[in-house]
Amino acid sequence: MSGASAREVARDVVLAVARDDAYANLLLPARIREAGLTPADAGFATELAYGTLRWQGQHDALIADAAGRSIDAIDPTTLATLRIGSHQLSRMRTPVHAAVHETVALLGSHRGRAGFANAVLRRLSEVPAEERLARLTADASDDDRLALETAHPAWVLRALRRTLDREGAGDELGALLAADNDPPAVQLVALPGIADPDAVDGAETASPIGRVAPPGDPARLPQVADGSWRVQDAGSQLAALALTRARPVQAGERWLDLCAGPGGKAALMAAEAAAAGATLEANELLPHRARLVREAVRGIQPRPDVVTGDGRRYGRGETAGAFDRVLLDAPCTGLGALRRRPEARWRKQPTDVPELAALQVELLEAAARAVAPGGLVAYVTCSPHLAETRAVVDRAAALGLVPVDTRAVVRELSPGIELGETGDAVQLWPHRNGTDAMFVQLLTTK
Ligand SMILES: C[S@@+](CC[C@H](N)C(=O)[O-])C[C@H]1O[C@@H](n2cnc3c(N)ncnc32)[C@H](O)[C@@H]1O
Repeated sequence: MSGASAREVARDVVLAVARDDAYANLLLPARIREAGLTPADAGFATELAYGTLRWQGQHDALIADAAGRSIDAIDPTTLATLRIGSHQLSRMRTPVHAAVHETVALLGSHRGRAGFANAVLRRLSEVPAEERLARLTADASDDDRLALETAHPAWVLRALRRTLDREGAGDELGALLAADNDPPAVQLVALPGIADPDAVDGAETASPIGRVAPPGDPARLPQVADGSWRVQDAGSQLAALALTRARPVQAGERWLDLCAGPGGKAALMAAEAAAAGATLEANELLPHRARLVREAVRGIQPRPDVVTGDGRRYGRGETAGAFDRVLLDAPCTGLGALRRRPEARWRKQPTDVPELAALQVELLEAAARAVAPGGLVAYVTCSPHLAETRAVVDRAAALGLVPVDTRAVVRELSPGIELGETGDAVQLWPHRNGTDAMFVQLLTTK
């Protein structure tokens, strides 16, 4: 294994995420291809980059302690190099010599930086990370200690705890935080009416039309290559199916996906609509994401209308009361998909929450105006934050919407699924259901 180039790819990705706000899941595959890494090196680079990003908060605390200075005082390239070094030392069991020497070598002949990085990594290698962390958190609150130990920002940890507490499951917090740090198996969906859920050999998931992908690149499966199967979390599948299968479909129904990009649920809804004689309109604010929706639904007949624009315009004029089923898969913090998006937990800020919650309420107002009398709205987020879930749904009554027993609908779809005490709503969890932490509330008109 030419570990040096794999390390360089991982370091460059960690650096680009911090410096340029890059997305690791987009950048890493491109960098691996450019560098021509072997499959083994690509695996090492992936584990190193994603792992470092996921545990970044903990690495930063360790590095600051060993360096005797704030991480803000370390230049970005050296810091990214130290982060991947710390990850190899504390979480990958890489031999110390390789973890220090090969990592420091990435800083080239810049003597000041390389000497500093060498000293910090040597110091890190001399004291086990747990010992250093125990010292660092000796006087910390329980939340701050757990946050550092599990590499979650404390505000995220508190938000997750509040939601679990609300369903009387506060004792599951540790399992949830551990699940967030466990890279998930890829899950697939067989598009209804197009693919056979038994055609792929994989374990069952929480979704009746899902399977766990066999090991390896899912894009190599013929069913994925021909578009009849898609990569999709089982929680997302259940959220879309809850809307499309909550009650029998009348031929000619009109469906709306208000926030459709990049189109995972739109493709599933389009297949469901085609099988039942309904039509789908998929809307997305951002033109480049609307293009992804068009690609996602290509090949599904009849082809859904994909339109670009602000979802808040719906429900006035000719779209007032025009749709029998409306999916509002709202823009959110994504705190329910942390296991999938390594850097996301460090990028989100508590100040994002009220801004998103206000937008979610406005989109729910549009959904309430656009749904036909007696029709269904599904309010969905891939965040379990109460401000983005219960607090938004609490506004539904004032908009003329009442809750539908969504737990009963999901139990019908997924017999035996474990659901918490969440009233009419469904809150899925990675540690419990093997899905992202999706929230789903079906609503109908009063
Ligand atoms: C959670 S994602 C939807 C995921 C999608 N349903 C899927 O399964 O692939 C939310 C989407 O809403 C879009 N969005 C944000 N603000 C919007 C608005 N005002 N109107 C419509 N879409 C919006 C975002 O660009 C993003 O693509």
